[in-house]
Amino acid sequence: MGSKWQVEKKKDPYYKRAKGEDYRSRASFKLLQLDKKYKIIKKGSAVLDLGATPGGWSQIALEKVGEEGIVLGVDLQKIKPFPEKNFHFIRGDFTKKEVQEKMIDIMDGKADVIISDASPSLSGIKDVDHLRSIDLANSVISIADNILENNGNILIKVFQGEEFKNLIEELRKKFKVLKTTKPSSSRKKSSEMYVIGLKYKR
Ligand SMILES: C[S@@+](CC[C@H](N)C(=O)[O-])C[C@H]1O[C@@H](n2cnc3c(N)ncnc32)[C@H](O)[C@@H]1O
Repeated sequence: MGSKWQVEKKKDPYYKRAKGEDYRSRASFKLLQLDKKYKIIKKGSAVLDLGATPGGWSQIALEKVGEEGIVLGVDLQKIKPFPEKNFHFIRGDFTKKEVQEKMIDIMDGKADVIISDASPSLSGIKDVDHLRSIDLANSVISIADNILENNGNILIKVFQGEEFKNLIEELRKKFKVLKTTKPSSSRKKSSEMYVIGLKYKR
């Protein structure tokens, strides 16, 4: 008999589908659902995937951008290599300046899309985890301010809490269109929300 989490995981339809359809994680379906609705990633785009491991979002991004685009994944943990030559990976902390410099170098200073499914290390205390998630989101925004192209798009996962509203207000000033949503593939009991900014105003 496995743990409660393992039992739940086996019953989860998205976990089963991810295995059956050869996706690296059930998170792939979240990006598929969000991209279908908001058209975040276009063919030929340069995509920066922050918090990329095990690679479910990068896998979808690679499908969307095709051979003319590039995808750069960044994560603290290593990732199983992709066969695609237009996939790059940095193992490191994207909040750190030296990692950001490497990102700029690989992306030639510009990204059309930034996606971040980064989760902080969880303390189990809701408010603390929320604030850690907000800190990560603020780092993503400052990276966007450096390299996101005019009219570029952003997708950030954030754990809800007191500071969520301020984050949204900040983003609303920077993007022509701002949406918050929770795709059906996101577990109901999770406090995660997805923030989509379309058409960055550089
Ligand atoms: C939920 S997982 C991402 C799943 C991924 N989107 C997928 O589809 O496979 C969150 C990831 O964020 C990474 N992460 C959290 N903080 C980070 C940081 N400061 N720099 C780089 N990666 C970070 C974690 O190591 C973890 O692998």
